[in-house]
Amino acid sequence: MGNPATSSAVTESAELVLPWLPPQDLAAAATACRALRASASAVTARRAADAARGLEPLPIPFNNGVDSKPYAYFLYTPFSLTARSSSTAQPWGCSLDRPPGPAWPRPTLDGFPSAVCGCACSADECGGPECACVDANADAAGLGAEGGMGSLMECGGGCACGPSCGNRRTQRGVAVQLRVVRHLQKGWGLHAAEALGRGQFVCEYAGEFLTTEEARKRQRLYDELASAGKLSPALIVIREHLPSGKACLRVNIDATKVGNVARFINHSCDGGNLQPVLVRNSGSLLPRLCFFAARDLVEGEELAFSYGDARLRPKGLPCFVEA
Ligand SMILES: C[S@@+](CC[C@H](N)C(=O)[O-])C[C@H]1O[C@@H](n2cnc3c(N)ncnc32)[C@H](O)[C@@H]1O
Repeated sequence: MGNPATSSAVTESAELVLPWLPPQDLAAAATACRALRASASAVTARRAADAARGLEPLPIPFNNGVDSKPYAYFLYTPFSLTARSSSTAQPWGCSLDRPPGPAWPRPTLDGFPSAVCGCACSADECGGPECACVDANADAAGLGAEGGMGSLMECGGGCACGPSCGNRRTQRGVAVQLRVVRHLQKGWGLHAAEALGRGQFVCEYAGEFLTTEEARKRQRLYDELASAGKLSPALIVIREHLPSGKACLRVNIDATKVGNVARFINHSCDGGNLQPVLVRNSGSLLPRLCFFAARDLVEGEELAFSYGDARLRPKGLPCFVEA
């Protein structure tokens, strides 16, 4: 394509279209002409620079010193959605400036207006003795019992306080520096890109909320694809137990196709360095799974937790613990 005017028209259109394409189609488009090849490689570079595609407060880059994969492809959501409300396409790698972080307020998923339920504190009063949204059972770090799943209560959509409230520390997106690093045997993994203090909030496990029937159906398919090495499934099942030990609530979150950076957290056989915590917003029925630093972490450390009986790693696959 010799004509500079034609070439610039192709580049302009490419800027609009290419960010919508999945990797295979992007690669195919790149073979069409030189202008498209240049635009496609710019899209690839921008994708590799931010797994969160501008939807978190800080970019989360991919880092691959192992093979030629520049990034992992999935649709990004900073918070969980019902499967019905999640989209099937999303642009990624546009040349426009990043939009601001997650939208406020976050959607309520329970189907009921939560305006009747919540505290009446102003933002700087929340968390005090008068606040109805304080979890009296959380320990000093707010993480609950060591070793198991912690629990925490935060202000919700019906509370009078706003986004800056101190009792919403898991609701402002991923505010610590992270990167997604390629490993030889485990695929991608999530790493701290700065030192983190014990108890610091890292990220929520966001994805599609599924019914148990849909989760079982997808799990069967994922197990098959994973056994053939064609997929890294990220469907997690959380069971909230009564003190009697009987399961009382099952929450299925699938981050395989629509999710956030937590989908890159690998399994650790020794418990890992992340503390999983079930966070419930005032007035909200469904808990959210959030991860906090279980101890002080150094820059570069891989973040991991024990999948336990969560069916994230299909049976029969080996567990690697390389750094
Ligand atoms: C939630 S994903 C984690 C991110 C994944 N490594 C990737 O590349 O997208 C879970 C999958 O990662 C792999 N995985 C996680 N922890 C592992 C480990 N310790 N050893 C081997 N594979 C692991 C398994 O394929 C598992 O199904």
